[in-house]
Amino acid sequence: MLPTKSDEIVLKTVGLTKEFGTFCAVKDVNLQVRKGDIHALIGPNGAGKTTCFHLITKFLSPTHGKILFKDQDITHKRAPEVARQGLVRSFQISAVFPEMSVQENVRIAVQRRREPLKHSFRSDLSLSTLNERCDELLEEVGLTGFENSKAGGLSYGRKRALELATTLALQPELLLLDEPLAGLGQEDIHRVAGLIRKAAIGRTVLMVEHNLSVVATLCDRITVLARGEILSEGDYKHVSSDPRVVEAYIGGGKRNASTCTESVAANDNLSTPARIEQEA
Ligand SMILES: Nc1ncnc2c1ncn2[C@@H]1O[C@H](COP(=O)(O)OP(=O)(O)OP(=O)(O)O)[C@@H](O)[C@H]1O
Repeated sequence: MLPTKSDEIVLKTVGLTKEFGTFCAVKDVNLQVRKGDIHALIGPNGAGKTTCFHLITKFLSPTHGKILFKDQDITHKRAPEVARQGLVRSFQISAVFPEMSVQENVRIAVQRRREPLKHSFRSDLSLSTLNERCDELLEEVGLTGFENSKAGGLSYGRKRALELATTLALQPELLLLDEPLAGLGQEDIHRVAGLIRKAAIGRTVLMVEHNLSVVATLCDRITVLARGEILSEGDYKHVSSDPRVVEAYIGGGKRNASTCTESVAANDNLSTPARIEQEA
């Protein structure tokens, strides 16, 4: 028998709202992310996904509303502080130093986690004590054998794997991924999706993703945003058969459930990549 999922909510937003001048990009969003789920935020162009993600990951401040992580109000905390509490956004530490080796990249991330404020320039000898943890992380993301390769010379898919390793080094409880499959070729998409599935074991993942066929197979729960508001929520079967979702994506009016599922699944990458400017 499959283990039943916990109903514990690890991340919650209450009335989350972001206005840019008179324009409301995210409006009264009440999101609940269950512990252990892979949860996707999807929606058509301009739906507010990236703004919502930037609010949760502290790259933007909300105009109204609250963000609760493990029941603690983190609305006004900064990204490094919430990262120490376990809410970690991939790529937030500028994960890949291209001139350094794969192992050096991961070692720096492990060291940051263990000793965030001191010993930034330790000798190679003492740093080598961290190698065991590095090896574990590299194995987890399938990069064993690439330890001495220059990070900048890796393929795009392997760079994503390396970025994931440096993020996992920070021991996230809630891992936040912003379009982790963007720009990848078909083969890498499946490889990186497999890595996300593996990384999600014992963790919670919240991701913004455009690739709906991967979302369909990877995610336990999906929140569909449209015009800054939650339009539909549930598993893929539920949201893809919701006529409002079909309408929002395709503008095609009412369709039956099977047509909707096919239409949505056939329209991977419906939106263009995010283009939000970060707040200072
Ligand atoms: N800094 C900003 N200033 C003004 N408007 C903004 C800003 N950032 C986003 N917006 C607007 O907010 C709305 C939501 O944008 P957002 O990028 O969050 O949507 P999205 O769902 O991620 O879209 P996409 O899939 O196209 O990336 C859009 O209309 C966008 O133009």
